[in-house]
Amino acid sequence: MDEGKMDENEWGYHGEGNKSLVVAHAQRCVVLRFLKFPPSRKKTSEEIFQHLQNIVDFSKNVMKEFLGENSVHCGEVVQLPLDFVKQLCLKIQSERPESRCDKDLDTFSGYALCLPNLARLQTYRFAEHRPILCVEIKPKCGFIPFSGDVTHEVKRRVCRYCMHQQLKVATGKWKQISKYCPLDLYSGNKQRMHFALKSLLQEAQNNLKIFKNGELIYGCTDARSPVADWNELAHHLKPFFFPSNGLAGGPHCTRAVIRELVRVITRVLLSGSDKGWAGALRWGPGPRGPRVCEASPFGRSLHRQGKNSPECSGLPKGCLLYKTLQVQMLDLLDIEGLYPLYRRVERYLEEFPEERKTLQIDGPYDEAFYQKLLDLSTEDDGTVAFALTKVQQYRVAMTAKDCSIMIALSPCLQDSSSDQRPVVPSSRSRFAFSVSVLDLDLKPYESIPHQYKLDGKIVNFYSKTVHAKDAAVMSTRFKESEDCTLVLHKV
Ligand SMILES: O=P(O)(O)O[C@@H]1[C@@H](OP(=O)(O)O)[C@H](OP(=O)(O)O)[C@H](O)[C@H](OP(=O)(O)O)[C@H]1OP(=O)(O)O
Ligand SMILES: Nc1ncnc2c1ncn2[C@@H]1O[C@H](COP(=O)(O)OP(=O)(O)OP(=O)(O)O)[C@@H](O)[C@H]1O
Repeated sequence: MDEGKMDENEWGYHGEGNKSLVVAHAQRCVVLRFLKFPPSRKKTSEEIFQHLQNIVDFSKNVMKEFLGENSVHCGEVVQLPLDFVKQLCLKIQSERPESRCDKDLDTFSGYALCLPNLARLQTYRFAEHRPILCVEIKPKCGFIPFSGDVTHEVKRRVCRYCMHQQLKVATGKWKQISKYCPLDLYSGNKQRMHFALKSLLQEAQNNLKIFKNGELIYGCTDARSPVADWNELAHHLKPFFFPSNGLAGGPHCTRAVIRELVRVITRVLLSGSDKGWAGALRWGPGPRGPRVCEASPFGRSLHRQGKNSPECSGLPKGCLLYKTLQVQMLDLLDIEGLYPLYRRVERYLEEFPEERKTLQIDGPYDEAFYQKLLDLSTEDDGTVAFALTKVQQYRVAMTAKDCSIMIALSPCLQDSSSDQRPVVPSSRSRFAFSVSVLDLDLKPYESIPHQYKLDGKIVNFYSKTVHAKDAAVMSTRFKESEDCTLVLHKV
């Protein structure tokens, strides 16, 4: 990229999250990722450069090691002309969802990250003329905490995502409770994975997006987004999955197309891209949480059938979901066990503030930082070193709980035998695919107290809501039995 000759007309709005905004180049397979900040919070250019450089270093030295060479794209920090950034910011403003406009794109520093556009097949630098379908999934936390420090009993039965749903709907973030449960997606069991993916397609929230040729065709930006339309989605997808047959439209066609999509995505998610992956994290035989969440409709139906520990095929070790889950499980103690350790580090830093640098709280995220993450012991010897290791592991785990997986699919040409990329078959076609991870920004040390409070809030709200629902069911039953008594009296 020639940073000297930048033209805002060659770039278009692509998407954004809570902390960054992404624009894509119209022809080339690259994106620019800018940081966003609340209007009042100004950072210096030097701070922004360092923040971005930390993101690159963390991806390179930590996440690439954990998740594999092929799935992590570190990108590079680029310096852009301020005029270009300002014009770009004006150009894209009208396309931004209202709910994201509480933060402004950084137009002050001129720094951004330049990354491959993962909504296109990443092996190609220039846009191909082949159609490309890309599915982005934010799977969230795939396990139930197994830490002995957990005090809320409900946390041992219901996963955080499912509990959080109640709070999100009550606060108006989303309109309805999703049937998606991360434990189903991470189960490795095809039936459960199909259920999880269909649930995401029904209620995408911020966990699913679909792009066609780099354009968003499915997914919602906030609770005000229009209702998902499967017929429209099927219309977009039909040429990919049923290229040459005249499958008529209508509900039958829609179902067939969605079924194919779900099957292909499941296959890709179960494929192991890095062969012979040994895994940097060597877990002992210690306890692991339950494999089914009680709030998942799938889990509930297993429960009704008396199958409390379902037959679990498990995830293949080389696949990206498996590796992501391993990194998530670096949250060994749960926030309840971690918070006192964070307080220990805090007390130490209050006494020796100059030590913050030596402890690598704000980087550098180098090889030494990575090596310390591999210590999985949970025996607290009372030291600051132990507390710090657990704190850093927790931050990495939280990052893996919030990252997204991008699956890019491109139909294989008839003569594509020389193609080096992995291929996934569907019933009427074949796709070359790539799987990548994005949003691997290490969660800040400062967010730990927030996590602690939020955890309590989610659990209390869930317990209260479920308790209220149970009470309502009980009272209905009581009324029914009263009615019944009346009937009996009458007789
Ligand atoms: O806490 P959670 O589970 O709600 O996750 C937050 C996400 O909400 P979600 O649950 O996916 O709707 C949230 O996503 P949205 O902005 O709601 O789309 C962010 O990803 C946030 O991360 P950060 O503070 O921007 O680094 C995420 O915060 P972290 O907890 O990962 O820091
Ligand atoms: N390299 C990339 N290629 C294609 N699209 C991307 C890329 N990076 C990000 N995106 C798109 O931009 C969106 C926002 O990016 P990202 O998730 O990194 O934002 P964020 O603000 O850090 O997220 P969060 O809300 O989780 O903090 C993504 O959901 C994805 O659709």
